[in-house]
Amino acid sequence: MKKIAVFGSGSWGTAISLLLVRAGHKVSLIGIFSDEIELMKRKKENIQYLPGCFLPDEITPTTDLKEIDAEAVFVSVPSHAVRESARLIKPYLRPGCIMINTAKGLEENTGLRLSQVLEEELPGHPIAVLSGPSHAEEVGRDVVTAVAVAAKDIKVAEAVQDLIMTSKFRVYTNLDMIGVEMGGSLKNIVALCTGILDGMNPKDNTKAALMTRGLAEMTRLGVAMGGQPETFYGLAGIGDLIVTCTSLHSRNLRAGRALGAGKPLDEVLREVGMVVEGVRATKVAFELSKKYGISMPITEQAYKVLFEGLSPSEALENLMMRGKKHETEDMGILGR
Ligand SMILES: NC(=O)c1ccc[n+]([C@@H]2O[C@H](COP(=O)([O-])OP(=O)(O)OC[C@H]3O[C@@H](n4cnc5c(N)ncnc54)[C@H](O)[C@@H]3O)[C@@H](O)[C@H]2O)c1
Ligand SMILES: O=P(O)(O)OC[C@H](O)CO
Repeated sequence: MKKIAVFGSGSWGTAISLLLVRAGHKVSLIGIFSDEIELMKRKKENIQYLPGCFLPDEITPTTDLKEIDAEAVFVSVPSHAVRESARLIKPYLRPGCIMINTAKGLEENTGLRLSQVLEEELPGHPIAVLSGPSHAEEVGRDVVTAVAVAAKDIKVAEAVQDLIMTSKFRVYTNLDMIGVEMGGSLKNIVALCTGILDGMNPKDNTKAALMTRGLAEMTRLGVAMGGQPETFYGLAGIGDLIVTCTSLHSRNLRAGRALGAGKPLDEVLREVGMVVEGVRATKVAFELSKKYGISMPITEQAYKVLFEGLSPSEALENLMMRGKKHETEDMGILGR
């Protein structure tokens, strides 16, 4: 039994803690909001973010930052809070402990992947990223799930695999951190757009086209940034794209549906009440597409809908009226 810390006490941090206990460990689940933590301690459940999952004694919800002193630390805060979280926990970290980012997003303004943010803030710590089709609501109930863990050093990825893999939670190692992180971040944009389509007037053909062409532009940008095309056809790419574009648990899909039904963005985000990473990801990916000179028509139209007041039906028309294309042109897998 190892002592592991999970920083971030929302739905994913809570599900990761449950997983770690099933894998035989003792967990400090650390949050910064005392009301959230007190409620969790009292109810033995995270009623706010992951209702229906009993928290066993091996999980200690706490606001005490000293509890970050552990063999490994999972970071499960929203992407916009990763840098400030790293700064907050840095003084309490055990020297050389593995840091595992589980948030799916990119840093606004810098366009950095979150592992790069952790590397900048926490030099000397091995960094890994965990991503793939894994809704907290299902992981919390021990539903069979498979994910990828990537690190620059295979030994680090294998150490995380050893730490968290169970008979219900299968972990594949990967050395392509860029591909795994870009897959996990960019699929949220496509899920948001799939939801928008649903909200307009659901049509199956249109959604299949959006998901497929969404994967094509995710791959194009990811490969331009140094990722491997194969990763986008794996769990952290198409796997996560499928679950996020189809699951009723998806916050991005739900937000998209409300946007498609005509609700304003701020009202939608308030209603969902949990982090909707696709909104920020759209902004960052749109900027990255310009920086790398990559065509990302779906992301561009999503940007215009979210931030410039374009209507979803105009956005769809814009996509359909683009110039004629060859299906595999500009695909990363051919561009190697
Ligand atoms: N929920 C899932 O199914 C799931 C699965 C895989 C990955 N993720 C990723 O995990 C990350 C967290 O998502 P979530 O679903 O747990 O979000 P959530 O909305 O359920 O919970 C967010 C948590 O972060 C806390 N928080 C907010 N700002 C903070 C800050 N500045 N410092 C510390 N804590 C802060 C909140 O209090 C809350 O406890 C996201 O990047 C998401 O994409 C989520
Ligand atoms: O609920 P979402 O849309 O934030 O997606 C959660 C996970 O990333 C699914 O793998």
